Amino acid sequence: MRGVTATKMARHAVFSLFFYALPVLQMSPASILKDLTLLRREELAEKWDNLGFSIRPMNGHVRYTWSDGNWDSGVFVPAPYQLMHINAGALHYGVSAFEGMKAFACKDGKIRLLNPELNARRMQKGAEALLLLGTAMVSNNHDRAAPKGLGAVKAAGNYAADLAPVHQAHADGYNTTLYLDAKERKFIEEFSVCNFVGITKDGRYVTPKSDTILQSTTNIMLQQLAKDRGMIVEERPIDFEKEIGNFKEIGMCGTAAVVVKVNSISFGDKVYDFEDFDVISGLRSQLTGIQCGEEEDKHGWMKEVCDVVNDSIPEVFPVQTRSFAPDMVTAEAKGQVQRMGSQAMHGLERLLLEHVVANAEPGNPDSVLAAMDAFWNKTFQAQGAEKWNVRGLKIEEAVRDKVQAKASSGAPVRCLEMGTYCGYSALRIARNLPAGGKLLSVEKDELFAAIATKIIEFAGLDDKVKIWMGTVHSEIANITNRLEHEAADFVLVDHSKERYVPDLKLLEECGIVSKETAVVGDVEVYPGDERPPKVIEEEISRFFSDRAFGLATMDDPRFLTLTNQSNNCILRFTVFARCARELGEEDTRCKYQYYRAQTACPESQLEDWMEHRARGSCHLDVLPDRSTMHVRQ
Ligand SMILES: C[S@@+](CC[C@H](N)C(=O)[O-])C[C@H]1O[C@@H](n2cnc3c(N)ncnc32)[C@H](O)[C@@H]1O
Repeated sequence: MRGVTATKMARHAVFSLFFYALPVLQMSPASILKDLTLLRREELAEKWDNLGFSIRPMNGHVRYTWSDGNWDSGVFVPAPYQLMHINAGALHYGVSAFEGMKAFACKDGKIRLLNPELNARRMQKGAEALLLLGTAMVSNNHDRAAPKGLGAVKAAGNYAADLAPVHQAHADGYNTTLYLDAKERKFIEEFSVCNFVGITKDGRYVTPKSDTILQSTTNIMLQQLAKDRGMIVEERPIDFEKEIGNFKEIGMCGTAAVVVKVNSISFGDKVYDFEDFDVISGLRSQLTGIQCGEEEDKHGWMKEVCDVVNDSIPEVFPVQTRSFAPDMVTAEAKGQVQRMGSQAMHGLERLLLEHVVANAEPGNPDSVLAAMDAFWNKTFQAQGAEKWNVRGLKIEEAVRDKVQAKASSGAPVRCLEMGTYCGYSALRIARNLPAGGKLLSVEKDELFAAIATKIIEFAGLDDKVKIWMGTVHSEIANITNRLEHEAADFVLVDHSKERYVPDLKLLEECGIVSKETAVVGDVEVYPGDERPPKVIEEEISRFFSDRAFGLATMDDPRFLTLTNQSNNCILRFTVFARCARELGEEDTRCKYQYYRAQTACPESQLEDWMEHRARGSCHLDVLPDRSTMHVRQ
């Protein structure tokens, strides 16, 4: 069942419950009522008198699932959408049925359904006619399409009309049905869902002409090939009884099967046999030869789209990525990287490196930054691109001020960054540094550090930038050495918020941060910070309140912030839930999505959702696609 809409008549509200597909067949009215009570009745009651006839958005629908020969007891899905496979029979062949049922809000405060058994029975009958159950109730008295109807349209309903007859034919030992015209029951229409093609004993290609059959594109091409061979092609009404005996070959043709031999056609007690298939088979071979590029395509039917994808390359990462970042592989092999952190790399950052290598000009930092921007832009569907450019400009402005201030002294400009990630801000800093300028960037994630190193190398800035794997504490000796025991001119604080103050204090103690140092960072608190965000924010502002240097603020949309955290949490968990449904929770890609959710969601929330998943009552995987599109990778 899907979709619950409400309409109202006079004082009595009327719900139309639309049941698509089968569930009502085995659904008791009691269960329908039970589910209705989930629709926040008290809210509805308020609006009851104002309901009109139009379709109204509701807070969800009830979904029943058929498995192992039974319907389950149904679950309430808090979304008006249902995820449907692209190959759903309901879309292609119109294999769906629906019911409309009335519900009344009565004066005694109860909601009642009007004779739901009648709806259930009608639904059952409809379903049997469509053979949705796989049990056959078949009649030979079916017309495929009405004269002046939709028979010539590739409408899903035309396929549905054929379901019961073709099942009857199968039950009676035939492969398919042949329809005669609905008006006179005299002229050949078509086979089940295929065009009729016949070769007469005198070698003519004959196929029915009628307003009620869908012209098969395969038939059109076979006709052309027959004409090319000098055959007479006739597209005209074919009187079954008068002409069927004149055919020596019969085929049924359609896009999927091309054309298939028909051995015999039974009509009442009479059986017409067709032994030959040489001519049609020859036409078929020629057409399939053209499709595969083995036969000349004289009519230009084949249109080139693109090269065949080399499926020996893994779906997520092309093999060559390894050669660009061997350190990553080593890092992974050492097993020192957090397990999920390592898998996180399979999501975006490796792709970023690959994108840079494929699209940017080696040795050109501007081109590398442009490639990185393009990658993030595409990944985040242009959301926030402006913001992270503004952030980059602020960083560069602060660096240029320092470069200018030191220009006359000839002393090198020394920069320090905490939190390299993929090296984007490192590039923006370093491209402003004159000869002799240095940037040391500290990154605790080994794989990010490796990727950033490769990106910096690719941009040709490795003489100015050094990336150190570790934390300020672990690398403090390297930091002071690299900066020649002088204070840094510029420090970008862009790692973990909870480390801002302790690390800056240590840097102060070691003389790396002085009152001359420009400290830039953002005060947004990212999820994953152990302490409550407010406490961290207060700690940071207290720290800077009595310092000579301030903290420039930035908001980077590539990373989670408090303001967008809850949205990201739900979207990320939705992507995980979908992934788990399709590939299973253990699939690396799903684990990665779970990791992403972990970085965005409170633990208690995740536990709650996981519990629902275990009970089968979590419906985040059915949210509409558009709401999760921008977090997909
Ligand atoms: C916001 S990102 C850095 C973004 C980068 N500066 C840029 O603009 O492209 C934060 C990075 O800090 C790293 N990080 C977190 N805590 C850290 C720590 N204590 N020491 C060093 N790096 C850390 C994370 O692994 C992550 O890559």
